Amino acid sequence: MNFTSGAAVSELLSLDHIRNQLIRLEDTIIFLLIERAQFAYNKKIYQPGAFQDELNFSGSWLEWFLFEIESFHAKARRYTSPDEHAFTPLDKLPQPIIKPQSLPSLLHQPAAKHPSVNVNHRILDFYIQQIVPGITSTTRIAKGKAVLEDDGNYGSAATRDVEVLQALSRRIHFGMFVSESKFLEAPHDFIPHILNPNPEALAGLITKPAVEAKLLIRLANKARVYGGEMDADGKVVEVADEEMAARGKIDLATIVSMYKDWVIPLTKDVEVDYLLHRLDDVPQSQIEVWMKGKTA
Ligand SMILES: C=C(O[C@@H]1C=C(C(=O)O)C=C[C@H]1O)C(=O)O
Repeated sequence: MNFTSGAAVSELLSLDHIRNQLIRLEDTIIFLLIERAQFAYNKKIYQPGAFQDELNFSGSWLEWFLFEIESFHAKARRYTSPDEHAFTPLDKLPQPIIKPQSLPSLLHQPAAKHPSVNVNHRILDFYIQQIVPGITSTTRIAKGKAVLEDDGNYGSAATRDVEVLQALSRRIHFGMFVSESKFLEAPHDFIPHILNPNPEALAGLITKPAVEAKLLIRLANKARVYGGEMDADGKVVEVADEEMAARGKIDLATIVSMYKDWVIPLTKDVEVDYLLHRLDDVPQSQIEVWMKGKTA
């Protein structure tokens, strides 16, 4: 997110505006998961070396897809933007073939670019270990028989995986904008726990249980509606949640637990890690101004 939208910084960094973008990303992620769920688990594409002979690449089929796609995006300067994070280590990607955009970022660059803020390796792990098996699970019994474990659609499945991973990465790293917004709203609350690093105290300041609770209810309702079926006449086909999973469109439990157990906790880790580096390269004079602004 940068100044191209022309909106004022105060609007772009308002918590409501940022939260609305997070809500919008729920739709994107649910629909992309529905697309991935149309293919079998295809476990082989996540196994490092399973295509060693064909690819001459030591990683997995999916990691090869990520490398090739992110190499193209890197040439188009995608990763010069502080809010874009690659899954492939940057030193393995080509340099941009056009100059980085000269637009000022809404984020504090030293914090946004700090390696600890990039959690893509953790996103890839939970996605492969927990999410893909969940949404393509053989417990979805379609017409009385276990669904296929491997349908050979390795290219389609990996293409969908990359789309989901990039959407999850964008959503989770949006935590940087949330933190910048919360920090600028009350810098004096955060500064003592940054100068004397206290991740637990920072986590307590950024955590909003009511927002999280509403999100999980909204997410289940969205997944139920988006994963629903209509007959040829456009009439909604009412099915129980369990039946929906069996029909193979999407598994509601997996989507809700993904946010509860992974997306929200990782977003908060990004928020805290960003805050821990929010004062990097900030002059002492500015810190004093922020602390003076403290309400009596
Ligand atoms: C994103 C925010 O920060 C935290 C993370 C949330 C999430 O990942 O959905 C929701 C509320 C907060 O606990 C926020 O305050 O909106």
